[in-house]
Amino acid sequence: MVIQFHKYQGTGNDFVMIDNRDLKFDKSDLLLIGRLCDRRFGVGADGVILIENHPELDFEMIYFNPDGSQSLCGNGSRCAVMFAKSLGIIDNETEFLAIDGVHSAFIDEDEVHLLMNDVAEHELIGNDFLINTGSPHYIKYVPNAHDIDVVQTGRDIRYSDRFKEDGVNVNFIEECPNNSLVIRTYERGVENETLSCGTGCTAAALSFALKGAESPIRLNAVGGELQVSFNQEGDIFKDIYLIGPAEKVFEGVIEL
Ligand SMILES: N[C@H](CCC[C@H](N)C(=O)O)C(=O)O
Repeated sequence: MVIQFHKYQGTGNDFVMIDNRDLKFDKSDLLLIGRLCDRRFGVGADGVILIENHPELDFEMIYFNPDGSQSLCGNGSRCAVMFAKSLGIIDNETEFLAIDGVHSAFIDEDEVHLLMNDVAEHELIGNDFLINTGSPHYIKYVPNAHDIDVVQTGRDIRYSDRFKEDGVNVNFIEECPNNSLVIRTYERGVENETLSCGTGCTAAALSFALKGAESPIRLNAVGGELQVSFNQEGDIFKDIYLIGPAEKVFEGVIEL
């Protein structure tokens, strides 16, 4: 089997992107998905993203974690927009379908502005937050995000009784001056730390707003900086934009 792929990254969250408008890629082959993500035996990535045709919208984006599970991927969506432009499917504006519904996005220079779905609910667990931004995120504020064992502490929460069934992404947040946060993320489905997580940055920004912060909020992830802007009415958030760079790293062919 020969698969042509493009490798993209958005603030260090990296993806194998496949133009699957011919529907030749077998979406049921989850072992193949895992193999493509393997950083020794495959291409290496935090996920696989397929671009397919859609009857009304510019395209449909299908995201897989390395374990084959699916969810909304914010950084992957931003990469999908840049990939769609490189394929000539769109120019600088788009409406596409992802697992949590229709998203619009636009490209401004080298940044993608992705409109996230509204967020109208959140849960407080002690001083921590649980917010779903298309993927479920557990948000824990810590004094120093660089002192945290993200993998071990993340796993402890992700495999706790409350979350072991469906999983949860775990974000460790450190408040910084100038309305910004440092964020580190343990990702469900990757079962490891990633260098950034778009839906996680969005959830972290909204939790900061619930603590009184104003839009826009800058997120300093290990792999780069993202911004989140929004309109807030009480505990309801609308017009939520995840903003940041997304770029092609290389393209290739894999023969399996
Ligand atoms: N691992 C996440 C999906 C990818 C999220 C992340 N890569 C992003 O940019 O939002 C989950 O299963 O909920």
